[in-house]
Amino acid sequence: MLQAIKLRKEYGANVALKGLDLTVKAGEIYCMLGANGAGKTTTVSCFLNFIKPTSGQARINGIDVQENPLETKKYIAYIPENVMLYRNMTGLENLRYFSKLGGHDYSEQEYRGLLARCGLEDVAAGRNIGGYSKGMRQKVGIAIALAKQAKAILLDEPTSGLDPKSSNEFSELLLELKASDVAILMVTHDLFRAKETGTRLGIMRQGELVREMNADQVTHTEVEQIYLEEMKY
Ligand SMILES: Nc1ncnc2c1ncn2[C@@H]1O[C@H](COP(=O)(O)OP(=O)(O)OP(=O)(O)O)[C@@H](O)[C@H]1O
Repeated sequence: MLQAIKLRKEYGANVALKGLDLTVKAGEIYCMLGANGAGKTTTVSCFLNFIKPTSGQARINGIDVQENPLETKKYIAYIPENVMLYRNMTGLENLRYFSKLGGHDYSEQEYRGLLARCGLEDVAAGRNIGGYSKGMRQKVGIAIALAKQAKAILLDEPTSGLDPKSSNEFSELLLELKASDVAILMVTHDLFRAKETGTRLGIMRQGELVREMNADQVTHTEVEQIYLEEMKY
């Protein structure tokens, strides 16, 4: 479970987060929407311990990230817009390397199985990352999260720049993770995908969560209308 409690981040006079309260339960895909500069990446960065909040807490599985950064790192996986992998290593080698780094090791067959589960063709798994498309790198990123047996996954605009088919495949993968009781927080500008894949949607504006809704209780058109309505202020 991911939990932000009165999370606040100030950059001098600029307040990026104004006391955010947010909960993402296991088996939930929470899609965080909002204009540029609304505080979405700041939120994710607090959970990852990339930045220190001015006040408040970011908790993973009930544990404070600031107080126990090493412990909380064990439970989370992070998928940024561009998954960083070693270009001169194959997909399989990257997966093995990052899994071991996270304290897990598997047989070659199991690694191949994980990549296949994430939709990466076996022949591609043996090729260097340097020749991979963005979508293929995202698949390896998810495989790394699976191998780590992450309890929570943070994603920052993971589908930006993916073609519609790859984006759809990526959403299918997230739904699979959701089914295995992972708590997922995804920052996205893609309202359509958010409604398709998310269980809950939250709209951020100027450091505040101004609206939350259950994805199954709104239509695509309503999501867009509500979003645009909130952006007027
Ligand atoms: N290192 C920094 N120093 C100063 N201000 C910062 C820093 N990082 C972020 N900010 C400010 O904090 C606010 C929130 O930024 P953040 O990156 O969280 O927004 P975002 O919602 O993720 O936007 P985007 O959709 O563009 O990624 C912005 O006003 C931004 O300028």
